[in-house]
Amino acid sequence: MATVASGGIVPLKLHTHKPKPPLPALLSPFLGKKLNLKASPRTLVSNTKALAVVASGGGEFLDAVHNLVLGVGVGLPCTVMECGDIIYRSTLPKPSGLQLTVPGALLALSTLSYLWATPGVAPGFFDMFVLAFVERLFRPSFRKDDFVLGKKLGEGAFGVVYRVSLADKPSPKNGGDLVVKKATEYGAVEIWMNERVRRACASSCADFVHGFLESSSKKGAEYWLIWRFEGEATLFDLMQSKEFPYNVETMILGEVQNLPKGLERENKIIQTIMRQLLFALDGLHSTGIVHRDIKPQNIIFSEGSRTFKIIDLGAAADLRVRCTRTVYHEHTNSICTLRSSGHRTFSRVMAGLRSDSGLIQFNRQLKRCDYDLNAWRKSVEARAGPDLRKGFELLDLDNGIGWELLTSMVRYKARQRISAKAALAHPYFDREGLLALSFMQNLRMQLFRATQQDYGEAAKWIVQLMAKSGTEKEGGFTEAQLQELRERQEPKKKASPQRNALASALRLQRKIVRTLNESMDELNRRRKSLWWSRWIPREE
Ligand SMILES: Nc1ncnc2c1ncn2[C@@H]1O[C@H](COP(=O)(O)OP(=O)(O)OP(=O)(O)O)[C@@H](O)[C@H]1O
Repeated sequence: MATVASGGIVPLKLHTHKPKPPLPALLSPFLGKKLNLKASPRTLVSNTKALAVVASGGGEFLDAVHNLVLGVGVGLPCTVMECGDIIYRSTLPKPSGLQLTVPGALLALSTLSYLWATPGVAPGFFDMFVLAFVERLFRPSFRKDDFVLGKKLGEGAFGVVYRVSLADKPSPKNGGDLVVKKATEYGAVEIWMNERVRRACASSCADFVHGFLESSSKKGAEYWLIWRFEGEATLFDLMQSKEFPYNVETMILGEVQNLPKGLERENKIIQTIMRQLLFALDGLHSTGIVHRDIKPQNIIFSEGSRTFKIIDLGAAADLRVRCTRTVYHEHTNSICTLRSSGHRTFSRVMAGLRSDSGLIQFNRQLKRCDYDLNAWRKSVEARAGPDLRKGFELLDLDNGIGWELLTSMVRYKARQRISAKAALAHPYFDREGLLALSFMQNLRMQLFRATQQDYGEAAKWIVQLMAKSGTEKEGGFTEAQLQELRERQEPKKKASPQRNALASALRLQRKIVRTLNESMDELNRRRKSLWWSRWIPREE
């Protein structure tokens, strides 16, 4: 702020709001009091200014009054506050700066941990507004005319997939063949997911090259998605062979193992497939993407990296930005992540479950057993055919370590199901061949078991333990006393007409809320699809 004083212009004032010098310092020239020369340099400056005002004559009296008014705090903010000037800036008292307080630090920490916790809101923003933008600038883009369509590889509900080659001679930079999916309106979401994966965990999925919207007058709008051609076979194709899993052995392990054909060798191959699949899934989950359609048909063997990779992100959901192709219920979301990969493990081990009908039957039986895999096993084991028996034998190797991992993956409640990361750390993957578990591995397994129990199960386990040790002589609880305790804690619920009416009212309320939510989602979908399409490049 510039102020005009007599005879010249006072230097520009900076808006570094500092409180005015105390009132006595301003009054002192008029009251004839001794000036406080030991005051801070800033006060000294103000005093000098005030003295200059007096010296310049009575005509300046008005200015002095003006200063007085400002001194008591009446005036516009920038006038009332002490604004330092460029010349005397160094003489200003040091700014007080930020003060760190314990509640402030806690608040900042919890905000940061919220922003960085999975699915990662803050990294998501950075990815969306910085990385995605920069990537678009530098990555090669393609147009429809750049490709020569080849063999049709597949056709799903949302698109047709072709093997293609580039119209221009492929340069070493372009690599070999590509794969194109011509997709419907939902292709926009699939492009989004593939780009996210390429930036966050490229090795988990097929190598995505480019995606764009192609609007032809004949067919209308079509999304084109391009990947590198990873290989000829999906896991599903490989599983159809009678030779499975031996037909995969050299593909993933590089050589035939020095072991006779049998459970031990098969187990090792299946373990490797599972490890690769969980690794890819963990990559996706860590970046906040849930695939929601993991099945052998969507796992391709990459000949280049000799690993299994995930394809078809058309049904995936991005938890960071709540992006998804279809409206799924939360419940569906939660059960089809690891439970589905658990199912796949199962079908890999159990030949009888590899067909669709086998899997459908298994799902029905499991539902009847309230999604309890142990109960299911009890119900079918006695009359199991040779395939199922072989599967159980395989999972029972090494004290049932495979079965244990499987049961922790196939659980109805999400909170009881282990994550892909935890599954990878399971001792099932952490041993050489079929050697007995080391002391440390045993310890880890105990820890794993303890942490996998949910509180209900843990309480049951403790109660049982107490019952075993409880005798009149030894102390503790006897089984009878514990039964009494249980009954006291869980009074039998009587079904009365009022209770039934209340339950029905609650059910109806939940149904109305659900229907409303679904309708809102449906209404929002169109708006959302417009939002997504803004991110997709259009063919010029
Ligand atoms: N990157 C790739 N490399 C080699 N083959 C691929 C690749 N991507 C897809 N394929 C082949 O194309 C087939 C179909 O692919 P995908 O599952 O993505 O499409 P879809 O099932 O038709 O899609 P949607 O279910 O979304 O309609 C696969 O089974 C696989 O054989």
